[in-house]
Amino acid sequence: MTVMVKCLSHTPLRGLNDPGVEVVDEVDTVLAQARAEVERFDPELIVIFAPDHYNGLFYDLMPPFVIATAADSVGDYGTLPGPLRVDRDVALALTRSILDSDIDIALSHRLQVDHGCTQTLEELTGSLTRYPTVPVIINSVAPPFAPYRRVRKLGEAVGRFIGGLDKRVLVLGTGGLSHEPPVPLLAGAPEEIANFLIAGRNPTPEARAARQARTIAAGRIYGTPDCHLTPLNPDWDLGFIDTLVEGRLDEVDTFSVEEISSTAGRSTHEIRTWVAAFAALAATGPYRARKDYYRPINEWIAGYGVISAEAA
Ligand SMILES: O=C(O)CCc1cccc(O)c1O
Ligand SMILES: [Fe+2]
Repeated sequence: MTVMVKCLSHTPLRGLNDPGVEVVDEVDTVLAQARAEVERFDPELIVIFAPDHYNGLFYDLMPPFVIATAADSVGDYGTLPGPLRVDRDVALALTRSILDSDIDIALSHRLQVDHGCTQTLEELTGSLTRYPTVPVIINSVAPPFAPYRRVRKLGEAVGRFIGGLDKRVLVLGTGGLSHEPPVPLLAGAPEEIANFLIAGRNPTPEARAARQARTIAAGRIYGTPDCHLTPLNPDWDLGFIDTLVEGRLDEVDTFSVEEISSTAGRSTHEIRTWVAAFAALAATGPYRARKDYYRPINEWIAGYGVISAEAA
């Protein structure tokens, strides 16, 4: 087994509400570099830890963690639509292995996934079908959440499973860092919004367009006094990156969901996918990590970061 880890922010506003051309070029260069590394590594399996944003998972049955044996991209925000190449047998074996290690995880034999899973796959592999993949969805957007220490245990269980495979495995985490796009909360929501959050699968094209327009409108004012959403928090982001890069994963166990929401934004919890990815690598042995890039990008509603790691 050889493991490569890449964790990066996603943002559907990339290409829809861009910052200046120098920043766009900088990120393009970082992503091209990451993609070249993936190409060279030539993974035999991708395990992608990803969030969902009320596209595949709703409050009619909201699981903390889900593995998919088959997945279709909803193609939101112009991302690639259609089926992912999911390795069904590995997904099932991973599910059994996680359950056997006393962690509960839900199983989907037909999961819809959104930009939170597909953007990173596309950016790093050019496609949704290039490499056999297993999506592991970690609830990061629909509170209440499993605690951070539980996410670390999930990652460790995945790492032990990967450690027993005779394969080159690329482990991805996607989302974060600090940010708060205009995603509604169930608590106190008016009936129409509550209905969407509980059972809003397969929205009409009009409903999807309205949602995307709302996100783009927020991107235009994010970080200004006109915007009521929690702003980016570069100090928090850089501290978190250091925690992972310096191998202080145990510190994550005391992370407070409420405190992170209020100081860095409600969607910052997408960093749970990074925690799981690093915990998986750490379960296979000591690691070496590096920060590839960080910049707070208001236009994209993203504390935008890229980090990489491999066995030391
Ligand atoms: O449509 C949504 O639910 C949110 C879209 C969205 C925007 C900025 C950064 C993100 O990570 C993200 O997911
Ligand atoms: Fe997201």
